[in-house]
Amino acid sequence: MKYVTFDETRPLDLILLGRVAIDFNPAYNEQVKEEFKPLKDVHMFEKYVGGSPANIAVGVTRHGMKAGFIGKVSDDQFGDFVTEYFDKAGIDTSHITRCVNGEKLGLTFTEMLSPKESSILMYRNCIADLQLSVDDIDEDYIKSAKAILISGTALAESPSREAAIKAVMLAKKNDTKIIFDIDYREYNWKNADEISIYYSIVAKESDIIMGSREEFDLTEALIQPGRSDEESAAAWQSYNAKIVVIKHGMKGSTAYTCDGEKYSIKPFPVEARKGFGGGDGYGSGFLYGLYQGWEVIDCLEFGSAEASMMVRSNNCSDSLPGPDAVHAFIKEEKEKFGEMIARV
Ligand SMILES: Nc1ncnc2c1ncn2[C@@H]1O[C@H](COP(=O)(O)OP(=O)(O)O)[C@@H](O)[C@H]1O
Ligand SMILES: O=C(O)C[C@@H](O)[C@H](O)C(=O)COP(=O)(O)O
Repeated sequence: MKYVTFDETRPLDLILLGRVAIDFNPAYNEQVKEEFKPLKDVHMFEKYVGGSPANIAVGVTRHGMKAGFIGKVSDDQFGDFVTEYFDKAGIDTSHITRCVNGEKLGLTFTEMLSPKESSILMYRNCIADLQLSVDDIDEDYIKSAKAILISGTALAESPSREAAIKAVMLAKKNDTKIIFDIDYREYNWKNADEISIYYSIVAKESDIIMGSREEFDLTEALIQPGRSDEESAAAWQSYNAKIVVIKHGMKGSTAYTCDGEKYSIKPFPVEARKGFGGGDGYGSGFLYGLYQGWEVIDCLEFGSAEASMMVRSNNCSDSLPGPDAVHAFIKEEKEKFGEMIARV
């Protein structure tokens, strides 16, 4: 059953709004292998385009979807690096602008301690992506896309906060579907109430909401703390949500649909290199399936497979697979572990 119908006449499949940044991951290649160790002991890093919405833009584009990005980058060579990477990937960069007051692109240093323990350290002072302003939001651009994905981190501060809300308002006006990836990054927020205020403003307008249990708890803190997954889904569906996806890390995830159904999936078992990156693979794969008109359970299986592929790898953006690789991975895993390996 189709819960969200996209306007097929629109040239862009998806616009993503939020941060594009740079990941520095411990080197792991033919020449240098930084084995699992604390970040302070890492000597060599590899540089990749990062930022969760940027990774999802890359992910969906590798699946053949046409994506555009609304964002702000630094006016320097790192700004060039991420924009050129997007251009090469085939992402529309016409609405990425450069900072004029010297703000810098975010840097994310990643720590890989063991297959089960990893973390990220963000350098985000004087940050470029949060300089996005209402003047950067163009109604015609939003109208040209089937959907817009708002990354919750864009709501952390002004002027980006107002820019994101303007984009949501214009999307609503023009029937551009709204996808909210709650995407909580602690470092960016100064006040817990603000998280709940701004997350809930966007969640109320969204057609699809994706987040972890912790992210839903933060969103609901000022409304009704302590909701169960079922209660959260029903509450957001009483506004505009058609699909609410709630993730529980290695325990699996569930999509709640507006007809009262729910569909659950578990991760595919893999030897992980890191924990982060899974969410971006999951989002890319799940959304691709939805645009193909697949059943929700198949979208979840595809997203979960792509997430498992991502946690195996040493980076996020470069490793995002195309659909053939994901199908091949699912086939291999099912041959090894059985048809129902990820399905609950
Ligand atoms: N060690 C792992 N092995 C396999 N899959 C994993 C592993 N860790 C995470 N995943 C997959 O990545 C998805 C997203 O991970 P999660 O931690 O919930 O979100 P995020 O990466 O956004 O913080 C999970 O739902 C799961 O499918
Ligand atoms: O999101 C960031 O700014 C950094 C990412 O590039 C990073 O590597 C990461 O954390 C991926 O996010 P996840 O898939 O939600 O774990």
